[in-house]
Amino acid sequence: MAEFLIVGGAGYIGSHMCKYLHSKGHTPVVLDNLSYGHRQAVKWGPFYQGGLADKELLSVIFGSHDIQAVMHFAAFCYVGESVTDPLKYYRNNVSAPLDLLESMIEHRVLKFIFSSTCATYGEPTSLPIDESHPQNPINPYGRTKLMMENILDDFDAAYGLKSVCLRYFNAAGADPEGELGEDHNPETHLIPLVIRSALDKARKLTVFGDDYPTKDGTCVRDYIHIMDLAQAHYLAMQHLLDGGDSRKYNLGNGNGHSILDVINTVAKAGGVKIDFAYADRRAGDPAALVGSSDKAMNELGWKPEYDDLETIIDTAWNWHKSYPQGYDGENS
Ligand SMILES: NC(=O)c1ccc[n+]([C@@H]2O[C@H](COP(=O)([O-])OP(=O)(O)OC[C@H]3O[C@@H](n4cnc5c(N)ncnc54)[C@H](O)[C@@H]3O)[C@@H](O)[C@H]2O)c1
Ligand SMILES: O=c1ccn([C@@H]2O[C@H](COP(=O)(O)OP(=O)(O)O[C@H]3O[C@H](CO)[C@@H](O)[C@H](O)[C@H]3O)[C@@H](O)[C@H]2O)c(=O)[nH]1
Repeated sequence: MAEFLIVGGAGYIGSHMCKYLHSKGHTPVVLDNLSYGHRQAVKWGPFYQGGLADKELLSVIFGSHDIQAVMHFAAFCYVGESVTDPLKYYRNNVSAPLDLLESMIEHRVLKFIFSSTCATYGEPTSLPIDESHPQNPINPYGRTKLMMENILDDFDAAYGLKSVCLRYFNAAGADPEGELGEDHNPETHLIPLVIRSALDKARKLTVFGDDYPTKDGTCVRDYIHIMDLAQAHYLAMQHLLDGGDSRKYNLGNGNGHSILDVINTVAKAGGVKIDFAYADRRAGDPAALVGSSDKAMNELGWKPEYDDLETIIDTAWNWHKSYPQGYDGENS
């Protein structure tokens, strides 16, 4: 039984991580300012409402809990907004975490798991993308994540802060027990939007672009189940707790699915017909992103369990059916 600080633990991925840690007998201590998260999603340990740069609050947390490692999920994540308001992104995703890292160093908590992204690779030059692929992000969001990866390299060299950077592909699905799900507000992610339009015909679905060089003209993505992400974080943390060195890993399934594949799979899961309209391409969308995660499998022993699109979508469908308006009934 150990305590871990989960920054951003009221959010989509962080809340599932907390449930996973609790199932392994550990205590997730959550710090979240609820700028996007949900109080209802924090159920498995103490909750501190506050910002990740609040050093006074961090001192209270590190002083009153025996924190073994920190998992950092808190960031702003809207790619489009990062282009129109980069200041907001550099401040929250790069500047604020410096205070968190400083506080960790002061309290000698030197193990850190970081939510990075395949958006750090930018437009891929080859598929599947492995960790040696050049990192040339094409938007400020991706650049903030790459900056953090570089900062973590420097902090390891200078302060001995060990980290694992996990570059997720498209996080998807929900807690198979139906307690937790994806509830971003505004929601921009494909799978929840397709499901919501299937549940409520008034919610129109738009497919951005039908002229990509893919099998059906729509964008291809690699969807990875949220509980498989949680398993990988757990293994990465054990690697650090065992005295392991800093690492960087992709987390994806290695399968590319087009937007039409997603729509057809949701239609099958719900036994419904889904209407949609095509619109222009969304700025900044690469045609296809598919990852190789062999490194995480070989080095961490990671084994995704929910790796087919049907299972991923079934779990998401179940949660949205129970919470069609989100956790607090406000997501329309
Ligand atoms: N969802 C994806 O497909 C995906 C893919 C790759 C990487 N990521 C990364 O994973 C992480 C989690 O993503 P998510 O989808 O769960 O997002 P989310 O918005 O659901 O969760 C982020 C949480 O962090 C909190 N937060 C934000 N800024 C904060 C601050 N300054 N202080 C305290 N709390 C703060 C929010 O309130 C929210 O609860 C992010 O870092 C994101 O960039 C997500
Ligand atoms: O209403 C919609 C929403 C999305 N899409 C398309 O669906 C695909 C997937 O989009 P989305 O679910 O928004 O995911 P991504 O843009 O691929 O980005 C996600 O996955 C990245 C890693 O791939 C993370 O870094 C980001 O944080 C996360 O938002 C893209 O082609 C979108 O243009 C639509 O056609 N219609």
